Amino acid sequence: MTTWSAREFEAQLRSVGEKRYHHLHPFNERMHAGELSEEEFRGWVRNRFYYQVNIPVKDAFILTKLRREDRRRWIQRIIDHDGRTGDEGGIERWIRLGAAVGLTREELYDDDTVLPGVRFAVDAYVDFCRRKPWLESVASALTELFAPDLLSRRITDVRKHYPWIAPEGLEYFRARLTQQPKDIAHLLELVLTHARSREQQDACVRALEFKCDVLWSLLDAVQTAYSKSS
Ligand SMILES: O=C(O)c1cc(C(=O)O)c2c(n1)C(=O)C(=O)c1cc(C(=O)O)[nH]c1-2
Repeated sequence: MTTWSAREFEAQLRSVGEKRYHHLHPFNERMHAGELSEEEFRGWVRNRFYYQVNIPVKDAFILTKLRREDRRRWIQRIIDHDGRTGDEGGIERWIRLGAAVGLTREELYDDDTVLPGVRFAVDAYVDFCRRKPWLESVASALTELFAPDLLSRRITDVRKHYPWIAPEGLEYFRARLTQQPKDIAHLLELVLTHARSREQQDACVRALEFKCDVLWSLLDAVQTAYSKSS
């Protein structure tokens, strides 16, 4: 097996997203077409909250494996979600999305209402980042390469089709659009420069496929539980 050039490797990674990222999931397609009921939308916001609160947890596991220069950059991801004095952070912004769809903070934090499939998928992601070598745990975040297009469309289409959701509720997604470019640049720099053998490159592709499966399974669980006609 020959090692891919950086350009070829990046093309391979991008082709995983084109085929397997959750923008293709029927639940997302229905969200963008304006077909979700209020109950389905609320179910998605509630269950995605479990993913949101676990992102800084998996990033903390990754942090323990990085060299100091990279830790200094990676730590910003935790701050982006947890916040600190003067910046409420992404989890609080997601709680405001919850309020905009009619969910209280207590309801979002109520562990009993996380769907089993969502818990299983998110816990698997956290465990992957705890167990795997740093390169693979970092590579599993590469789904972020495909997120900006989806987030831009989500902001436009949710405003268009779901007027009952107050626009302030979408601030989480707007903030991600400004935070994500630095995450993506760091991710690509780490993965493209450190996966030097074809075995390492293949392991990164598999990590990205695994992460696509996590996001896909989350939506499968939400769709099954809340969509009456699915
Ligand atoms: O709403 C989405 O479609 C979406 C997808 C992803 C992703 O692709 O993993 C992330 C996010 N949002 C997000 O908001 C976020 O903070 C985030 C962090 C990560 C990660 O794996 O480190 N993915 C994502």
